Amino acid sequence: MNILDKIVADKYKEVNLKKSLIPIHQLESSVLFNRTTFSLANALRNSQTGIIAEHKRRSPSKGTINQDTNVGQVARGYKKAGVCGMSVLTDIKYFGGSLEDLLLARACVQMPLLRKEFIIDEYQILEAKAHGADVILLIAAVLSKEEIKTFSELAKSLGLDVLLEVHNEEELQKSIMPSLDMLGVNNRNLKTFEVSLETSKTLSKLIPDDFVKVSESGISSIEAIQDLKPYGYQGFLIGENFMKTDNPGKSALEFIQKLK
Ligand SMILES: O=C(O)c1ccccc1NCC(=O)[C@H](O)[C@H](O)COP(=O)(O)O
Repeated sequence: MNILDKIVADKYKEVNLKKSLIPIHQLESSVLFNRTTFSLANALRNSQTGIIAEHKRRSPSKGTINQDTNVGQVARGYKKAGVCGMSVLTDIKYFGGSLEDLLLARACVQMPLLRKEFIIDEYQILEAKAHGADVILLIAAVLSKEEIKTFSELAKSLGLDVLLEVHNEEELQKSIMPSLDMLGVNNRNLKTFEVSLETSKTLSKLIPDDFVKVSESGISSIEAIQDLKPYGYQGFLIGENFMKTDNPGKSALEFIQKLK
């Protein structure tokens, strides 16, 4: 069983419990459910830098990264730095995140917010909208083609952007469909935790131009971004590199200034 299998097994239990505690009509009647959303895909298309900055307290590969964060401060810092959007991890057990983090970020900034979660049920998409997300992540490794279609179509009907994440060619081939906005290539091998930007480079030519290409994980230098741009990447998801510092917003600002 790899780490993704473990996370997903726990996620089924968590979602079933939540469904029994908070009914769908409650999510749908929340104030945040009925609002206009921000498009991350459009922000990336119109950006020269393409940074999506993540709020990440800990991870299976790195352990604790930054346990003392104030998500509101981080969100404001990222916004001030000029990022295109913010990714907020909402998984508690493996990443130390929560839906409250998403709510707090939403209360503090007007910019695209990605709910970074292991989505295995439509319920989590409604939950994302009700807690302030503008974008959802779908991970091809844990979903069938039919699930990707149903989930992405539901998200689009709610005005949410969809970022579909792949790790290899097989996942990519089964996933390409019009209800996606962005295709993300994760550079982290979830069996070994090794990170290689070669994954993004290799898969880039298989991604049709209709989708915004996003490179995810293990990006920590300006050179990495300059290296990836010629392959058509317009989005760069960065977590640890900013979150390991005392001031993630300042760190993102310095990074973006160097990119310009
Ligand atoms: O980060 C992990 O260890 C991890 C393990 C298992 C599943 C997902 C994982 N990370 C989620 C992400 O996609 C990253 O947080 C994101 O791409 C940012 O990566 P990084 O810049 O390397 O922190």
